[in-house]
Amino acid sequence: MSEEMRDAVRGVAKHFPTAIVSGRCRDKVFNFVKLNELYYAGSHGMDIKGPTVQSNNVEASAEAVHFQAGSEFLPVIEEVTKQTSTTRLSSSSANTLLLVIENFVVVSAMHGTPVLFHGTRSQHAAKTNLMYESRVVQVYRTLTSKMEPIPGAKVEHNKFCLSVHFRCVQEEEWESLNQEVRSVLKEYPDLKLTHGRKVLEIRPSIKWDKGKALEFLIKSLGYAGRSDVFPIYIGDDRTDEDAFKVLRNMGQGIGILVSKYPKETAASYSLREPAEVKEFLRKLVKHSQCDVATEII
Ligand SMILES: O=P(O)(O)OC[C@H]1O[C@H](O[C@H]2O[C@H](CO)[C@@H](O)[C@H](O)[C@H]2O)[C@H](O)[C@@H](O)[C@@H]1O
Repeated sequence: MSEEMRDAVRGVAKHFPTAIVSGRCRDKVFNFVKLNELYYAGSHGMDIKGPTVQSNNVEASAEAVHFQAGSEFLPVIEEVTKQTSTTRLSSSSANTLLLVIENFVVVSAMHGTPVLFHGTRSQHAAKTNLMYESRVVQVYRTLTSKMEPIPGAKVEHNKFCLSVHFRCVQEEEWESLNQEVRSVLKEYPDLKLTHGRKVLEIRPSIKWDKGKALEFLIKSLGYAGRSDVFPIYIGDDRTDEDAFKVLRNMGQGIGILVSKYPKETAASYSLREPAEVKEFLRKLVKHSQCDVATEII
């Protein structure tokens, strides 16, 4: 990230709670952005952490938010439950999965749909998290060796997710690369394949994405349904569409697509490139006394 963009983001975070939501893992995003005053949602929103320092004028109590949704799945949970005598924190239904937990949020997933509760830290949920992470490492190793003979293919490990990049692969090879990835994933029915820009994304088959992460942040910070809160989500990736849809469905705030070309999108506005995003963020700060952000778009 350029120093200028970092300055612009820092400026926004002084006035508004600000989050970076990414397909990359949280640590990677933090090392890239290097701002302690932000929320970070890595691995497509499966790993969320609040600011480690508080920005001026930001009313939200941030330090309690640390959430990981990628932990999951009934068989794993049951295995762990057998190994430990710990009582489940959530409902006793056999279809209820205890996901992760750090600090204050307890998450369970009924039939794969995460539900949020307030609670305390759970040791055995943390264990399932580790088990899940090691499974992703296993797939990472398999895919890395399968992709080795394909010039230009690259597998990226993003903690709870994997990215298989084919931007530098000859177009004639794309189909066989795709087939190879699918054949590996057949062995892992609890992982799913989605598409980004010249990248295949491998993620847990739970109903969690950038949109759910955005919704989680808005709700857990107490901003949902408030007429004095106007969330703005800016993104350039296909996976950002989930977040644009959430804002549309909530009827609160706007999505802004970053693209040089017209595209089908659930965003309400667009900016052409990162330089325009930087300018927009600067104007947002300058006009932070305005009632409605669209005045400056
Ligand atoms: O969720 P985002 O923060 O928008 O990240 C999406 C993906 O970003 C990275 O891939 C992107 O950059 C690659 C070059 O560095 C490019 O080849 C690819 O087309 C872009 O999507 C990252 O490497 C992926 O893991 C992210 O999912």
